[in-house]
Amino acid sequence: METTPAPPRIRLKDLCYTVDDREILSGITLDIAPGEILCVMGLSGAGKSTILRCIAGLVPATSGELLIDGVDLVGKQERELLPIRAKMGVVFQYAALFDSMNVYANIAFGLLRGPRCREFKKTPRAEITRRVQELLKEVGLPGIEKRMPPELSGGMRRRVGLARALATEPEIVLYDEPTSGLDPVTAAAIDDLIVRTRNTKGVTSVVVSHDMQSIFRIADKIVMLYEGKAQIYGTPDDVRNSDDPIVQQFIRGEIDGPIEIG
Ligand SMILES: Nc1ncnc2c1ncn2[C@@H]1O[C@H](COP(=O)(O)OP(=O)(O)OP(=O)(O)O)[C@@H](O)[C@H]1O
Repeated sequence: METTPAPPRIRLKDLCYTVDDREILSGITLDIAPGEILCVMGLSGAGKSTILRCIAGLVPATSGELLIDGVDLVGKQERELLPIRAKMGVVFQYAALFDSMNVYANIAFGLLRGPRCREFKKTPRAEITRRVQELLKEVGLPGIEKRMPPELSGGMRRRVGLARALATEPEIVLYDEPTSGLDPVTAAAIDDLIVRTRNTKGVTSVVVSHDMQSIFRIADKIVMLYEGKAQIYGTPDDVRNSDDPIVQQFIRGEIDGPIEIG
């Protein structure tokens, strides 16, 4: 008996984003299944952060379709985007923690000021504390509630950023360069957490990354953006075995080849 594949959690169909007649994203089509990890790679300026911001509903795509669980974000008003944003957690580049707030307050912020704040406003303080403790345990940093972000290493900050993004139990987590600037061992620990959130909670992830090792370690699918277009979209093996010289030059990090660096 044939099984019907699950409908995609995220679907981009011919998605375009134009600013002043300049196509920043052009005709992007891809599907992200529930629980899948999609890595977005490409040269600097290729449109990686823009695609992530479109999916987060922070940048309005100009045309095409961008469906989250079947709901099209394109052309939606800010107010209509709120329930869709509530399904998502975002881990920003360099974690973007508030330096003047301790770790507890940074994570609780995700609950009390995030897209589902109305729900959590009624939650007793003891329950919030318990939740923050649990989240810190999940990311391997139990008991650091009172520490201030400037006291933490880069890897710890990223893990606190992930705990904050996971606080509202999002179905989708978007990561903007989660391992940039980290040593290879700490980067591998962050990768492990991304995969673990998929395995234990079924989270669907979109990861923008420059870290080739990390991409091939965690990706179920990869899209390489080149001048705003999807140069290749497929499994890690599809990318490795591609005979496209642009793809090969990029993944090997070679200077010579068809890629023109702007
Ligand atoms: N609102 C905007 N107005 C004008 N240009 C924009 C806007 N948003 C993005 N761009 C341009 O679109 C291009 C893609 O930007 P984006 O930040 O998505 O690239 P990126 O692949 O994430 O790069 P990096 O790896 O350097 O972070 C860049 O040239 C950027 O200047």
